[in-house]
Amino acid sequence: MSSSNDTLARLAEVIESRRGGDPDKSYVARLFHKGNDAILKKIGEEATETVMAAKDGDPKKIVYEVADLWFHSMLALAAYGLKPADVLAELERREGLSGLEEFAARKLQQREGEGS
Ligand SMILES: N=c1c2ncn([C@@H]3O[C@H](COP(=O)(O)OP(=O)(O)OP(=O)(O)O)[C@@H](O)[C@H]3O)c2ncn1[C@@H]1O[C@H](COP(=O)(O)O)[C@@H](O)[C@H]1O
Repeated sequence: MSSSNDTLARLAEVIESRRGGDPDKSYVARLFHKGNDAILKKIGEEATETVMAAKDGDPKKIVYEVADLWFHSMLALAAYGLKPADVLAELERREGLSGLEEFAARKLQQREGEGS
C-alpha cells in the first residue's frame, strides 16, 4: 500500500488534470465547471453526511462519508490554488503542540491586541 501522502498527491494531480475537462465525462470537471460555490456546497453536504454516519455508529459508512468529505475538500483546495501538501505541512507544524496550549496562546495574543 502506498503512503497516504502519495495517495493524496496522486489524487490532487488527477483533480488538476480535469480542470477545463468535459463536464459530461468527469465529475471533477463538472464541479469545476459549476464553480466554487458548488464545491463548497458539496463540502457542507458531505460534512452533514459524515455527522449522520457517525451518529449511526456504522464504521463502513463513516469511512465512506469521510472519504467523500476529504475528496470534496481536495476539490476546494485545488479551486483555491492549494495542494494537500499545504495542509499536511500545517498538520506537521502542529505536531507536538498541545491544542489547549495553542488555544491559550491565541487568546493571550488576542487580549494583548485588544489592549494596544
Ligand atoms: N474520489 C473520488 C470521489 N469520491 C466521491 N466522488 C463522487 O462524488 C459524488 C458524491 O456525491 P453524493 O454522495 O452527494 O451523491 P450524488 O451523486 O451527488 O447524488 P445525490 O446524493 O446528491 O443525489 C458522487 O458522484 C461520487 O461518485 C468522487 N469522484 C471522483 N473521485 C476521484 O476523482 C477521480 C476523477 O474523477 P472524474 O473527474 O469523475 O473522472 C476519480 O478517478 C477518483 O479517484
